[in-house]
Amino acid sequence: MNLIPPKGYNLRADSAWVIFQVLEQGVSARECLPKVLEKYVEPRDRNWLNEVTMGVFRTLPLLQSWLRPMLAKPLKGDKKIIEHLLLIGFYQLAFMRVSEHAATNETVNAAGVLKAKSLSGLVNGILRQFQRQEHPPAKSEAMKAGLPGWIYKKLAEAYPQKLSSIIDAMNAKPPIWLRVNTQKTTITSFTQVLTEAGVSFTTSDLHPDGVIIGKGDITQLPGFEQGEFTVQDGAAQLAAEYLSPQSGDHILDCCAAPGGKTTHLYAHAPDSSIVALELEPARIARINENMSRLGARAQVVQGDASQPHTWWDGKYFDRILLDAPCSATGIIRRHPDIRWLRKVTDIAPLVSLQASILDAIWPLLKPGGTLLYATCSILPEENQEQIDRFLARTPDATAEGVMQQILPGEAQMDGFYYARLLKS
Ligand SMILES: C[S@@+](CC[C@H](N)C(=O)[O-])C[C@H]1O[C@@H](n2cnc3c(N)ncnc32)[C@H](O)[C@@H]1O
Repeated sequence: MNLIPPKGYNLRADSAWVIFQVLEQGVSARECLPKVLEKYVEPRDRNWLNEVTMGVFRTLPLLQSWLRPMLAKPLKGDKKIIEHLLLIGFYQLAFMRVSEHAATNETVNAAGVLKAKSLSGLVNGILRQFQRQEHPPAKSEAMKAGLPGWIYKKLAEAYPQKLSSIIDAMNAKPPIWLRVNTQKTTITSFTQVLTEAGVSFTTSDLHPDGVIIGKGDITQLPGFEQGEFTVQDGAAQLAAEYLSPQSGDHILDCCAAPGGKTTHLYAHAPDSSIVALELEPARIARINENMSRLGARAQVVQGDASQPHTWWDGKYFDRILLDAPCSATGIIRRHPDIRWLRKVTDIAPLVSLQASILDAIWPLLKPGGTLLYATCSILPEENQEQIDRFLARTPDATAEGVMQQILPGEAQMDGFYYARLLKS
């Protein structure tokens, strides 16, 4: 995997490189975008780079439908990046307030930065032709939604009545949710500090530790360095409310990285003992970083949740959080590239992985204990259908209180699913 970004400072070349990484190499924008963002100091440049790149992911099928008839034949191999550059050109011309002159000339220059000077003439010709001609509307509902056909179809089947509001929310800019770290401050004093700093915010009755702020750089907010808050969507904040850890509990957080929920569980019950399990060694460092910034403690263990015999010490748990690996279809509004990274063939293996983790960790729960199953998915097969099957094959499991599918945009939250299960 070549994760070396283009040399120099050309926003369009950098954006094309990110789009190439996502679409051709299967690398997430979360992994490769920071590598180009870090080149730029000006917030304006960073925002622009982010906006144009995410905009292309949100409108990709429409942009591609415009480009396809204009190319005599598709570009192949490394040259494919020039197709992505052209999509960036189209996106600026069709959806952004960039002058036609700048959009065209700067995009043509970017071809040189991408070591494809020989294709500058092609880029120039296509962008000028694009400016002259009509841009046909989307040919299908999936294209209009900016989604691959398979995601659109699954959502249309699962939520026929709510489809358009789900799609609107998936394509809207998400709010910035913060979670106040009650280890270090209180919601009252944190919101007071925000008011004094002139930062506008709202709070929510559903989220005792949550604050939504308007736009802004969170690293500049008072209390950031001191770990008085963390960024966490409102839907994810419900995990600690629903699991409700108590003093003295022995708790397993069995898919823990980067530790967003581990640190929240700790803040709720600092006198508990938490085991934070994570499969990927590379992601373990993220749990430790988050815990040290927020002042949380847990025993961090590297291991596979579906193979407890390889890591479990035999001490039963009072509460288990299973924040399962999933399609992440609920958080597409925050990570628009997910819609292109995920493939329809990923879903069945994910569903069976979730089932095998559920079956493997259920025996680790004490009788009377609670397991909270969570995903950031909105596909019923990973959520309600998964839990229905688990309840049917597990005689000592009952659903208790929470069975909730949150859809993107509901109460300003990401799409999420929760089921609370009690062991008799
Ligand atoms: C949805 S994320 C967890 C997010 C985390 N709970 C938080 O709130 O910050 C799922 C995590 O599960 C990990 N994972 C995937 N399969 C696993 C397995 N078999 N055992 C343990 N962890 C696993 C992934 O590497 C990923 O870090």
